[in-house]
Amino acid sequence: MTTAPSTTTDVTPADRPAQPRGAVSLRGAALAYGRRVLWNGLDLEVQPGEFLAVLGPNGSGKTSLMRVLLGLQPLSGGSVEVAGRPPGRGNREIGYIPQQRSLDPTLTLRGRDLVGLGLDGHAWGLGLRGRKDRKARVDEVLAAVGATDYADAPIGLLSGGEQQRLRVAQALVGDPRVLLCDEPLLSLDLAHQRVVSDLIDTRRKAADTAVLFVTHEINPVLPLVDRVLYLVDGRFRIGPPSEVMTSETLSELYGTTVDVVRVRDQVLVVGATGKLCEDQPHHVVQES
Ligand SMILES: Nc1ncnc2c1ncn2[C@@H]1O[C@H](COP(=O)(O)OP(=O)(O)OP(=O)(O)O)[C@@H](O)[C@H]1O
Repeated sequence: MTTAPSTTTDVTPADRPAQPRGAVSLRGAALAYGRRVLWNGLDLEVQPGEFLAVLGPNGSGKTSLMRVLLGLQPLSGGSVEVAGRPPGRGNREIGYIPQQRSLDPTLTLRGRDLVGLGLDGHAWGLGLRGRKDRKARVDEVLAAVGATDYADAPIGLLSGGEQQRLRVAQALVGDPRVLLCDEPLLSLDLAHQRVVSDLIDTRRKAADTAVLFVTHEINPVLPLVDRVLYLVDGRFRIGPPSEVMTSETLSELYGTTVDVVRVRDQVLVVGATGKLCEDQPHHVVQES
């Protein structure tokens, strides 16, 4: 059977039906600091319920991408939308989970207060009804992350894993359509890494929340990852782990020989360079 050659029709941009946009949409996005271009020509649609791992060595621009999506950093070119709107403080569709960092042990703020901060800006009203609804929502999300028992304790006295559950709760309490996670498993032991990644995965499946997850270690979340965005020195690749986490693709991205070895269900990345993403931890988003 022969196939008729495809024909192009003259359609002006105004006539073209609007393309459905993902939970996160970057079109021709570029970010440069002065003359240093971190990335350029980035087209990315993250779909509702999709889990995208963002990988790359130190300085490749992963945290800067989070800052763009949080509305803390403008693009140098192209466009960005999160849940169909420009990113920014007014965009309530975004939940953000930062790295685990030890909190000051003298901090007297309670876990439930920390979680409640995630509702700031939401329209709960000031009356009794608003306060009741607000408390009910905080209780609901504290229960969902298994933090009810220590919700009234000062957070400075909680373990790192308990504090991180509360940060997850804070990110989820506003019912976000997009969850931005910047190394949320760093400095957690294996058991707590599992707890936190399971909480994120449960949320994504229950509410179709898109997850963008910055990490230098893909293995703890590998079973959850739909696609990888791998950034290296201004180059990037986007695709499923089976396509991106290969010796060929990573050697091309790093510009040197990199071997990717699969052992059981783990991906091991080995290279002559000491600059591999997997070698080094990263730093955190600074709120401006
Ligand atoms: N506001 C800024 N002005 C100028 N340069 C910046 C600014 N913010 C970040 N940079 C630089 O941009 C580069 C990318 O930084 P970014 O923090 O996004 O990288 P990263 O991939 O998250 O790195 P890491 O893994 O170390 O956290 C770095 O070289 C950093 O010094």
